[in-house]
Amino acid sequence: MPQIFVVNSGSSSIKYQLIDSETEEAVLGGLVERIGEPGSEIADHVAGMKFVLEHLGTDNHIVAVGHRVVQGGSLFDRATLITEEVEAQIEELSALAPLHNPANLLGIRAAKIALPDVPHVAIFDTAFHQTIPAEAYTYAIDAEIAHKYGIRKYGAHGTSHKFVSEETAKFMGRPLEELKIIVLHIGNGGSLSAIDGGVCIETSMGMTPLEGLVMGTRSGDLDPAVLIHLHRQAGLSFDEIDVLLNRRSGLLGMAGNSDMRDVQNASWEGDETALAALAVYRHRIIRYLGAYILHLKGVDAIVFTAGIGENDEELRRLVLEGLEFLGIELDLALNEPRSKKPRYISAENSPVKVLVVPTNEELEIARQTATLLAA
Ligand SMILES: Nc1ncnc2c1ncn2[C@@H]1O[C@H](COP(=O)(O)OP(=O)(O)O)[C@@H](O)[C@H]1O
Ligand SMILES: CC(=O)OP(=O)(O)O
Ligand SMILES: [Mg+2]
Repeated sequence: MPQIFVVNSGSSSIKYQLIDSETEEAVLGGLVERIGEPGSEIADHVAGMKFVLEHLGTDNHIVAVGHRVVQGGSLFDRATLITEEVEAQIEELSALAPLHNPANLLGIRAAKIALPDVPHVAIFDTAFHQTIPAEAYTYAIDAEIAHKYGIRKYGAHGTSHKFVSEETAKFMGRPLEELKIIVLHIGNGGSLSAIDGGVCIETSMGMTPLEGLVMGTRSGDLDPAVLIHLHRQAGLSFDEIDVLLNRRSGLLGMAGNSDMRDVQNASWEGDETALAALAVYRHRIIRYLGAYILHLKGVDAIVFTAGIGENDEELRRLVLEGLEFLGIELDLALNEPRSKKPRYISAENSPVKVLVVPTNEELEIARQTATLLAA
């Protein structure tokens, strides 16, 4: 019963699972939160990882550790054994995922100290998006500057988009190669992907995980001139603009709360800012969904996943209402109940299937880690 230890180290949290690689069951899992925050007992990631390992105990059969790394740039298109060189490359890529890579790296370093005798593998959020064609990943700026500074779309959440699209094909009982799928990964961070025959051709996150959808604390798309304006007219420094757009925008900026449940509760009580924020949030999703149906030249399955996608039936309904002319017809009764299993929420005769397919990034990381080591 070899086990893979999966670590998803975020800026202020470490999520972890111990997965039996034969049964694919999570034997153990948990979350350490509020790392480094005032009053927290967990001072840093080394302390956080120590706490995690105490929870793990010694009664385990860990043969490898799989680490989520958000940004792999153009360097990594697959699961990769973490050597010293790879660690340095992940560090260099931090500028392209400032909220995520530094935290991922802290997790890697702490886990390597605690578990020095097993291989550590990096699973990159960006890897699945490396198939996106140049016309989709290119920003229309000076080509030399773009090349010199690695400025292009890399996307994120790819591990989830890959897992969910494969689960969708399995659930539909059809070969992935035949399907045009749009995955809406909507959690605290959010992104859409257009997947043609298992190959990703478009995704909404950009050079960093700031582009695209409105998120918990991130603005998503805006006119780049807004940054210039904020600098020149409002006198904000670029560090301040970074904090504003990555950490104080999105639902938090518009409605004072980054958590979808709280924003929804406020909206049900008639809070105007919450209602307005939700309208912007939905509008942005629809903009991408429409575009991706055209990029794919049709769609077989529209799939909702992650915290909000899996649990927020109202959002799903409002995003898809009025799309019968495209062959997209939700079954409101199927859309209501919650479940941890993949399921259809479209009407039986809807030409386009709509599904909720729970994501499991940890399982996908464990699978890719095991596959790499078996090769
Ligand atoms: N029942 C629900 N209705 C609406 N939103 C929900 C529900 N349950 C969870 N969420 C939302 O899911 C989001 C977190 O999603 P998750 O995928 O766990 O994020 P992350 O992995 O990025 O931390 C939060 O905004 C939370 O409010
Ligand atoms: C890339 C990203 O946004 O990840 P998360 O949703 O976990 O913040
Ligand atoms: Mg997530």
